[in-house]
Amino acid sequence: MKFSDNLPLMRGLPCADLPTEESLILASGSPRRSQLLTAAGYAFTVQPASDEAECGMCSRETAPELVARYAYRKAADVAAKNDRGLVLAADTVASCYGQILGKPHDIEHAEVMLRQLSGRRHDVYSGVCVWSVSQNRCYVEVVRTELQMKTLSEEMLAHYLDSMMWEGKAGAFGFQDGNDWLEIIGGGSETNVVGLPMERLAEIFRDFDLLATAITTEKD
Ligand SMILES: Cc1cn([C@H]2C[C@H](O)[C@@H](COP(=O)(O)OP(=O)(O)OP(=O)(O)O)O2)c(=O)[nH]c1=O
Repeated sequence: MKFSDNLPLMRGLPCADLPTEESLILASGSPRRSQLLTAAGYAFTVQPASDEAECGMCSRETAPELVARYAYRKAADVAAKNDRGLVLAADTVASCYGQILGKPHDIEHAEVMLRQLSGRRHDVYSGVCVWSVSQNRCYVEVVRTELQMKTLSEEMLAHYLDSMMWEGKAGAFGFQDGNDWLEIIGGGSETNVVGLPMERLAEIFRDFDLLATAITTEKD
């Protein structure tokens, strides 16, 4: 999936100075996150976290707790492999009436998710972790965006499922896919839905010295 430069969410993204002299490392294989950082003007390298960083579901965990934990684990995984670097990791899920919707396993799973979201309000949560390897300090935050999805006709559903655009996207739908199916409620962040809350990220970089805390033990 390629973003169109014409999509409003890719224009005018804020870019802040980094809080340390370290180079920025994006601990993510998500093409959306790379595109957002590039569009904002950040220089960075990509080192996706290993798959094990994103495993282990806890049945009582809420969506914000889950994305915070996964963002932390992905950052920790990549930080452990580097002597220096400002590591940025994130995790995104949709949440609808208490049910957490991650990336669909296959087309049947995508269909179940889309039928669940059709006509409903839901939230997208992105957890973000910024980790300074040289300072051994990090900061984790979760950003929520509330959305309303249109009621999908059978034809809309079948067409989108056939397009395979749902692949690798939490909740089986891409806000950026240009279908006009989703409306953001209350002025929340569009880029947060696509995987990185760029407005808040710039503030986190700016205020990192105040926000970050020392890393002591690995959070499970
Ligand atoms: C809700 C939504 C999610 N997404 C994407 C962002 C993320 O790439 C993906 C959620 O999966 P994640 O597990 O957050 O990220 P990832 O597996 O793509 O990459 P990594 O773990 O290496 O960081 O869903 C969209 O592209 N559009 C959307 O509207």
